[in-house]
Amino acid sequence: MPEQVIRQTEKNRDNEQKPMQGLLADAPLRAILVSVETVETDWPVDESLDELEQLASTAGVQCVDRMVQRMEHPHPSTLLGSGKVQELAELLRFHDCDAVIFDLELRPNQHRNLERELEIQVLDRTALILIIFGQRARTREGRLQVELAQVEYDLPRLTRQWSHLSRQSGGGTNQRGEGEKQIEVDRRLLRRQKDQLEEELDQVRSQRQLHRERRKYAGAPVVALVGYTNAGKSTMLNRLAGSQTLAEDKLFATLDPTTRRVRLAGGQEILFSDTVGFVQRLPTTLVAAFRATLEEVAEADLLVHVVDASHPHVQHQIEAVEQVLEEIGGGGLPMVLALNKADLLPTDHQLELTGIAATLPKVEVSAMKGTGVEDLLRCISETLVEQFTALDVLIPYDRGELVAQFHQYGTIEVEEYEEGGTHIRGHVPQNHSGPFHAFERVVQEKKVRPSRRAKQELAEQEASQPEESIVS
Ligand SMILES: Nc1nc2c(ncn2[C@@H]2O[C@H](COP(=O)(O)OP(=O)(O)OP(=O)(O)O)[C@@H](O)[C@H]2O)c(=O)[nH]1
Ligand SMILES: [Mg+2]
Repeated sequence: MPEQVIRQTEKNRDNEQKPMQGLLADAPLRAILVSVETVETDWPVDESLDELEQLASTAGVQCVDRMVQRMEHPHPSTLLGSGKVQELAELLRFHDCDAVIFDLELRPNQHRNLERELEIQVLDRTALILIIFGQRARTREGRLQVELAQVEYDLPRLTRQWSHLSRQSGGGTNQRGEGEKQIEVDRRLLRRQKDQLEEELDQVRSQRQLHRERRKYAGAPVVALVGYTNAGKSTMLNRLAGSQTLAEDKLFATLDPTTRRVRLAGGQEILFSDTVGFVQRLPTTLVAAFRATLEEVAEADLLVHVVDASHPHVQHQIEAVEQVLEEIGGGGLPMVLALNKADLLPTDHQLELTGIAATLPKVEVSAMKGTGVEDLLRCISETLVEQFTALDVLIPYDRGELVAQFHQYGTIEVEEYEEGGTHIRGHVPQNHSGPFHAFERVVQEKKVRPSRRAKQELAEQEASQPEESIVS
């Protein structure tokens, strides 16, 4: 079995350093991009190909040509019509390419047939994104997730056409029979690998779940930065936290969630977490693979949807993000729109947004220049407070740690020192409100207010007064 199909699954491997292995591990050098335009195409083909070219260049692939076939329905077994497949084969030879990249998700049989006919590495959008993810994932969980997605992608597609039977050899009947046997062996190995990867992932995830639980009950509110890839999420996190998270003009610069603690002007602490960027038609395999990571997003207290307001298809990108959020169960979370890259917009520019985006609180901002960041933080704080529990408490002076907690996690509208302790009126996240309920002002007031029985006695007394006066 050739090296590229073997993936390492030993438990003690060093995930931080080793390069990914597998069918998708080696990005090709030169490729032609291909798309099909049908009646159902909802995204202009050229623009989608532009994005694909950007994805390819992120993966280190040079795109030397493009080909588009317009047809009513894609061909079920080869996607393109047979004449077009021949044309493509010639073009690939002419440009001396080592791959062709389709701007669609190819079905496994289409994938196999195309590889057989073209005798070259065939990739689709999913494969390309998997390659990029493989190059970029850094944490153990991130790498395991990508490897598992790669194995799942490879399994139904196993073919030895381009890797095994070289173009020159011609591939006789005997050789083909050998190839078939080899595919069976590879498939068994991949299945075993898949089981091992799933087992390892389970372990890593249960550990992370513990961390998350602990953070949830002990920590500050979590604000997740979400958005289309390259919108500026990492730059925003750097700006907000003064930290140095990797920000690059590349798609999918961030694959592993990074969290930073930020203290607002009022003393309140917030955890900001940066996440993997979304992309239109984020392959379902990947949404599944990154579900665990994305679930963190779904558990955030607030989402800041970072938008590249200067992008010509900003509305389209917003909707693609909303769709993924919906899929991972984060659709109903409170959200603020950060209209980023405002520095690139003409001064009189008015962004016309429609749908859900039009109804959300929004702030124009430039993560790069720093303008609007204060407004964004204010907007975040105000929107968070709407989710908090309102409290009016009198904290005894010997419970100073609770006053400190209120400052750390909550927002304060009134703070004054009274005889019985510190009087605070404000809001704290629900998970922090527990210890304060015992000191709620209303409870205190109830104590000095007459009890129901006392009131009743008073009323009876008053009722008897006039009678007495009559008697007297
Ligand atoms: N002009 C301008 N460029 C910005 C701004 N914010 C970010 N950028 C640039 O946009 C590019 C992408 O920024 P990142 O912060 O890496 O974007 P991201 O959303 O984290 O991207 P992924 O991690 O790939 O999903 C970088 O070249 C940034 O310098 C901004 O406010 N104005
Ligand atoms: Mg990033």
